[in-house]
Amino acid sequence: MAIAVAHADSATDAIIDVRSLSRRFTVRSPGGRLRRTKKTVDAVDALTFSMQRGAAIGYIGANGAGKSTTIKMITGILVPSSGSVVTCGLDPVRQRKRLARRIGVVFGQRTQLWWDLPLRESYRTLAAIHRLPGDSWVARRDELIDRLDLASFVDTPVRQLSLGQRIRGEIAAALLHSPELLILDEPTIGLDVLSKERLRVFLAEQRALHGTSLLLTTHDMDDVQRLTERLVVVDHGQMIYDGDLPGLVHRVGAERVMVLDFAAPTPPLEDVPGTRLVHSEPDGMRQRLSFVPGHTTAGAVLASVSARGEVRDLSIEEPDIEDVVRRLYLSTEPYRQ
Ligand SMILES: Nc1ncnc2c1ncn2[C@@H]1O[C@H](COP(=O)(O)OP(=O)(O)OP(=O)(O)O)[C@@H](O)[C@H]1O
Repeated sequence: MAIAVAHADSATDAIIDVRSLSRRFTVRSPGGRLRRTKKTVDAVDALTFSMQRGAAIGYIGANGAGKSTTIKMITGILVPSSGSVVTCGLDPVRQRKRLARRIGVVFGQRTQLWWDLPLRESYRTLAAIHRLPGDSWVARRDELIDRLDLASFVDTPVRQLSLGQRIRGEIAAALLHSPELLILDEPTIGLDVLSKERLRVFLAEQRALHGTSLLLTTHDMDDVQRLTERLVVVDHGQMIYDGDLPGLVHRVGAERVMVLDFAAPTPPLEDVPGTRLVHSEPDGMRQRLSFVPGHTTAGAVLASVSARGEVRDLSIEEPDIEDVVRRLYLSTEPYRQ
């Protein structure tokens, strides 16, 4: 059973405080009528983390890692099997209605809008549900229509909107009551590159303007890089990383690549300490060396290279984050039972 207590001390400034949170599902596996067996799945397994007010966290994990289940417990849709969760200082299950007025939630693949109503009507209804006084919310609605570029379809029934239009409409709906905390579950899924980019710009701007805390689950690492400063990575319901992106890159030992342009043909740089030659053009004018930050530094590599030829230009390619997260999963694999 969920233990709902207001956590003291460190939680004072926390907008989300999760302690030893677990959720177990019992699934009946199909078989013959007599052979049907029960299996338990620990969708979330003793998860502990705290999110400070105003922070932005990317909540990452493979399919089935437990992200949506966590969010459902944070928002009060699902009762924990054990442990506790406090969101905006409230017990999400027992105080779900109060909590709904303080958070905004968008599930990319589900809608909170009324299918047959235009967005404008949905917003009017939501303002009534949230009991936003008088016309106080109208300026906010108009700001959202403007910033999310909704004007051309705000009077069209939701069922006629494209996915990108609907998601923008959903995000406006989630922000209409100016929540302290915005929770987005895969908000950019299925959006084209331009729509994704616009949405990221909007979300970053809202955070800067209103100080909204942001919890984001996504498979899109560009979202994480652009919108969050902290990553919580889960695997099989357990936390496997909590920290920033450079820390994660360091932990998995991901490689960076130094691209060097020389002023004159240079022999292949095959023996620079702490590096591996990835590629050299036939004349050696451009060469690519990979190195692991932590084993050596860009400065040390450059010093060694400069002794062998005049470097005209250089750039460093950062590791691909998808690859970094994949490495993290592989590195934790042997420790799971
Ligand atoms: N209602 C349920 N009944 C039984 N099992 C469930 C239920 N909801 C989730 N699960 C199981 O719990 C585990 C975690 O699921 P969850 O949806 O939280 O993962 P996720 O990280 O959000 O995945 P995705 O990225 O695919 O959305 C999975 O093994 C899933 O099958």
